[in-house]
Order: sequence, then C-alpha cells, then structure tokens
Amino acid sequence: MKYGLIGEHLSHSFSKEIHEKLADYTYDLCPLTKEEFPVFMKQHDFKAINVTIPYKIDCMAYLDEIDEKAQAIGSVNTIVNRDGRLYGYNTDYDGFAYMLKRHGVPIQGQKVLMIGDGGAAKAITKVLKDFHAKEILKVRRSKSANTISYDEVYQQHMDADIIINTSPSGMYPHDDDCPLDLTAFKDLKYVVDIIYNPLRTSLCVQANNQNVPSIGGLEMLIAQAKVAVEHFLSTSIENHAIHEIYRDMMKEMTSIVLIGMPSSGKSSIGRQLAEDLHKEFYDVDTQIEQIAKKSIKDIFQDEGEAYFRDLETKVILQLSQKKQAVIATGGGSILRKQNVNALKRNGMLCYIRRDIDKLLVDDARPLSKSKAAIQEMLDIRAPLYEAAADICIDNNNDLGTVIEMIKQMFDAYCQKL
Ligand SMILES: Nc1ncnc2c1ncn2[C@@H]1O[C@H](COP(=O)(O)OP(=O)(O)OP(=O)(O)O)[C@@H](O)[C@H]1O
Ligand SMILES: O=C(O)C1=C[C@@H](O)[C@@H](O)[C@H](O)C1
Ligand SMILES: [Mg+2]
Repeated sequence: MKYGLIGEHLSHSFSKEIHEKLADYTYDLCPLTKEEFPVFMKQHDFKAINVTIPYKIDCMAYLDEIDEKAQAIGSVNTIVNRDGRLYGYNTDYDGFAYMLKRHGVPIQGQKVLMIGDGGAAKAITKVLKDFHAKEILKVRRSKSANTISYDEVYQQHMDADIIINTSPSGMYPHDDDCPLDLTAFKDLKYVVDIIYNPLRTSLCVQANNQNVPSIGGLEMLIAQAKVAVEHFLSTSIENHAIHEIYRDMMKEMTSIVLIGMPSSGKSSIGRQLAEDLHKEFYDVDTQIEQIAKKSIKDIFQDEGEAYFRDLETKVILQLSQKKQAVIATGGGSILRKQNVNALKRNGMLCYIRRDIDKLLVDDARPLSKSKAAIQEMLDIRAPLYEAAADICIDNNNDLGTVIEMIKQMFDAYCQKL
C-alpha cells in the first residue's frame, strides 16, 4: 500500500472515494488487527497514511516527528513517510475547524456540551478552546474524572448553547439510536454530529424538527482528507474542492422518499425516477407483502391495521438506512413520527399531491373504499404530508413531466446543502 487508511474496522469508511476525488493516487483501506498494527508500523512500507480508531494514539510511538498541533491534541490521524522518517499530523482538527467556520457555528463565549470523550473528542476540544468556547462539558454514559453524567446534563445543563456528538451513538447500523433528548434545551443554537453514516443522525433530525440548525460529519471528513492530501503530496488544494465533493456525494447518496395519499402515483413515479437517476427502487408496500406473504388488503382483513402499521415501521426502519435509493412509501407512513424521522436520515422527502377527484376508489386499497373515506383521510393527512415534506409536487400532469420536475427540485435541494 502506498496511500491509504489503517484502523480496526474500515468497511464503513468513505475515505477511499474522497481521496481519489482529491488526488491522483489509489487509496486503500487496510484494516489491521491489534496484533498486525505494530508489525505494520515497524515496517512502515507506505508513502502516506491516515489512521483511524483505535490507533490514533498508539501510532504516535512509532513516529520520528509529531507536529505541534498533533502533540497538543495527543493524537495523530495523518502520517507521511519522508525518506524513511515518519511525520505525524492531526487533520481532524482542520476538518472540524473548517466545518464550524463554513457554517458560522457560534463558539466564542458559548457553553458547549460534547457527547463522548474518545479519540475524536481530543481534536475537537482543542478546536473549541482555540475558538474561545466559554465552557466545554463532556458527557459520558459511564462517568469518569473529567466527564459528567446524562443525569447531570438534564438536571443542571439545559442551558447549553451548542451540542456536539463525538460518540458512536446513532451510527449505522444503529441509526435509530439517539444520545440525547433535545426538547428541553431552550437556548440551543446548533447541533453538530461528526457521524456521517447516516447522512443525518437521529440527533440532527431531532434538532431540525425543533428548528435548530444541524450539521452531519461528512463535510468534516472531506475537509480533514483535503488537509491530509496536502501533507501527503506537499501541495495546496483550494477549499472550494471540499464543498464540491460534499455536494456531489450528498447528491449521489441522498435517497428520494415519496410520500402522499394512496394512489397519488408514488410507486409509478418512483420506479421511473429510480431508473433515470440510477438509484435503487424500493416500495415499502411490496416489501411488507413479501414479509407477510399476503396482500396489504389481506393483512388489514386478517390481522388489522395496528399489526400492519408495526410491520410498516419495521420495513421503513430498514429501508431508511439505504442510500442512493428511491423509496415509495405507503400513504399512512407519515402517521408515525418515528417513520418520518427515520426516512429523513438519508432521504429527501417529496410529497406527491394529486387532485382528490383523480385518487382511486379502490377495493384493493383498504382505506380508499369510498370518496368520503378518501376525503376524510386527506383532511387528516394533508397537514402531516406537508409538515414532513422537503419538497412538494403536484401530480396532475403526465407522469414524464412530473418526474422531470422532481429531478429539477432534487438538484435545487442538493445545491442548497
Ligand atoms: N400523472 C399520472 N398520470 C396518469 N396516471 C397516473 C398518474 N399518476 C398516477 N397515475 C395512476 O394512478 C394509479 C395509482 O398510482 P400508484 O400505484 O403509483 O400510486 P401509489 O401512490 O403508489 O398508491 P399506493 O399508496 O396505494 O401504493 C396508477 O394506475 C397510476 O398509473
Ligand atoms: O472514517 C474514516 O475514513 C476516517 C475517519 C477519521 O478518523 C479520519 O481522521 C481518518 O482520516 C479517516
Ligand atoms: Mg404504491
């Protein structure tokens, strides 16, 4: 390996894709066991590497020189081999600082609550100190000397201005986990989560639901990679490359989730849209029918709506982890907040609105048996669709025109990310 990443578990990493967009080399992911790690470091048969969990501290013992910032932080994520001598840097610092600056996250004079006290927290703490935070409190499940407990947070620190998650809580495949209930934080100005899979963690979605801005970890990951490449190749890369790669990756990975009334066109639109955008197509109702091995109509008849809704949530939680997908939901998926929150983690929600006289009275759709039933359902659900949606589209034209419009709206949505 000439260039790449070492760490214990790397299958989740986006670093290969990012480095190969930033530089003209092959970047390999090289997982190492605790036994393999010292051998690898002693051999140092590489040009330059990044280091991730759990070796960012242990690798320091093998280095000939460690730059001042990495020394002060106490961890190294970038190592360059110059004529057999190993030089260590910490670019997580630069990645985090870039993200704060780009989004104008206020830190000076603010009370910051940081979840987690592991490796990443070290670099972030140094950034927060250099940006003159008023107070930095670290929260951990098992309290230690320099951390506080969750009980202490809820009892004494509900006046935090900024919350930063550096813990793995909410990371794939545990996307539905959330480290903190944000409801009672009245002064909250920003939530930052360094997790990048899912694209928006439960914590970020919760913040957005309370109109508190939030940022996920992908931009930080790209920004730290950019500075790593600068060290690797002794070069300089303009900052706008970070944002371009970020937008491209978000556009590629973000799923489009179609919500709307029964027979509004979600499945028909979804199938074609997925094909056009080279995304995978999933239909929640089809998956439910496959699991239950019977039609939606029969599930309603035999087991009742409550059973169906539980099955629907189960399928939505699974499908919400998909990236690069188009997902057609069932009409009632927005009835549970948990479903909407899950779908927002990797998706842009698009409300397909179709005139009521065009919606089908249909025996196979259990809740659409009469015009009156459809009207009643629309009255209840229209505000829920609108509240959940990132974009709305009227599906009263031919399907091709509607699909083109969704594509344009998706582009515009991604431009604003
Ligand atoms: N713009 C359109 N032009 C013509 N027909 C349409 C249009 N949109 C939807 N339809 C038709 O309406 C019917 C219902 O569409 P579809 O099954 O895609 O809806 P759905 O939202 O997936 O419904 P459900 O919630 O029951 O799964 C289909 O026969 C489809 O061809
Ligand atoms: O997940 C990843 O690919 C990485 C995470 C961070 O530890 C970075 O410091 C590292 O360079 C790459
Ligand atoms: Mg459908």
